[in-house]
Amino acid sequence: QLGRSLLDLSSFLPALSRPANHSRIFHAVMFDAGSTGTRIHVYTFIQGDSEPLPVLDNEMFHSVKPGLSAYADAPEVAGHTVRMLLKVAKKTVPRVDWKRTPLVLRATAGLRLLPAERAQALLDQIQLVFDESPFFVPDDGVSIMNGTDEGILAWVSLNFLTGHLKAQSKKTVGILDLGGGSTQITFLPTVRKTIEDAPAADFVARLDFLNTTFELYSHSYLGSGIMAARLSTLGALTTDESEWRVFRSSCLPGKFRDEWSFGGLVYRVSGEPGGPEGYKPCYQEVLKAVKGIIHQPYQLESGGVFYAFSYYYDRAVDAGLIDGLTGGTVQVRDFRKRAKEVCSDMTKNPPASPFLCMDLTYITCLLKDGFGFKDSAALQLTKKVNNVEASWALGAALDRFHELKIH
Ligand SMILES: Nc1ccn([C@@H]2O[C@H](COP(=O)(O)OP(=O)(O)O)[C@@H](O)[C@H]2O)c(=O)n1
Repeated sequence: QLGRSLLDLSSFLPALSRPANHSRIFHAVMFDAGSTGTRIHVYTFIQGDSEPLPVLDNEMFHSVKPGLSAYADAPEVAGHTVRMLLKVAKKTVPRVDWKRTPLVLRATAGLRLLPAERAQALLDQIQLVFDESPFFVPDDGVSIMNGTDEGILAWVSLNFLTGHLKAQSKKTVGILDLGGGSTQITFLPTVRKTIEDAPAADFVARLDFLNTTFELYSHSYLGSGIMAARLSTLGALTTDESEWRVFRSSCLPGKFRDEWSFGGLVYRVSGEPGGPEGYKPCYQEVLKAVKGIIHQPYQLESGGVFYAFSYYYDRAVDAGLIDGLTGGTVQVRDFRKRAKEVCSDMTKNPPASPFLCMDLTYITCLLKDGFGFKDSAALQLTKKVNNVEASWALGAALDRFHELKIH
């Protein structure tokens, strides 16, 4: 399988991009249409003759906010967003290579949460923009990715970037991805019971890659991303009263009152004036978004560490737990301690964002009561590895050339 796809690839690439040593340069353009933003990744790979995996030479990355679902009522604007981002691809990929450079867009939780016909209208618009571009658009170029693939491909990305996919590497790393709409956990269990104990559907996936089959524990929880969790905490996830109601929470500063939007809807939110405020009542509120929803793996062990990115990273930066440029290791208890501090006197000591108490409490609750991490569990908070974004997008690009089989 692998041999064939490499062969296909080499016959696909003209002599022009073959330097003297016969390594081949190729590009892939991957769009990540997330619930809170749209991002373009332009990868440049170098494929050596004797190595099964290419080397990632460079990534160009650009992102815009909000996500495409904010344009559900105006799909042409979504198309325009993508057209603007495509300029990055045109600047990065040499003109002679445009025609054979694949252009792919995968949408995640934002579009999964929209009614199917509204999501399709957005995808149709993007398909039009892709079709008029000078790049190579594969048949399945524009689609909503399923949650399992999202988790697995992020696992492939992080293990590729950290050098754990090489044949001699016995260890792998687990991943924790916290998006706006969904959250993913994926790791290679070392104990058989973790696979046996997992719920029957959608928690175990097999990945065939480089002559190895990895049996992974992996799940994507739709509606458990940080923004969707804000909605459940506020009691605003399943209501049609969102137009006029004010949603209150003890996780927000007592006197705070504002409008907040997610997925194209606007919500009026406020603290509990004169009511309970702080970590304890807040924890009880966010627990509603976790209890009975998140499955605890039998053993949270991947033989290595867990890499945590996306909103885990952003909120750790906001909380002052890590440096925004370098990231670092944080224990679950650090999130809890900071959540307590931020929530304790929001009125006297207002946090930079009114949602910081809620978000940090949710992250603590998700890690502890949700996945069952110990207080002492250490997470490797990462935004980039060797200057490349920690995201499923790289795994999705590798998938195009190596036909990773996920089943
Ligand atoms: N390449 C990327 C993609 C997302 N992110 C972060 O991931 C979070 C949002 O995830 P998302 O909007 O894709 O959410 P979902 O639609 O996947 O639930 C934000 O914190 C982004 O800044 C990132 O840092 N780098």
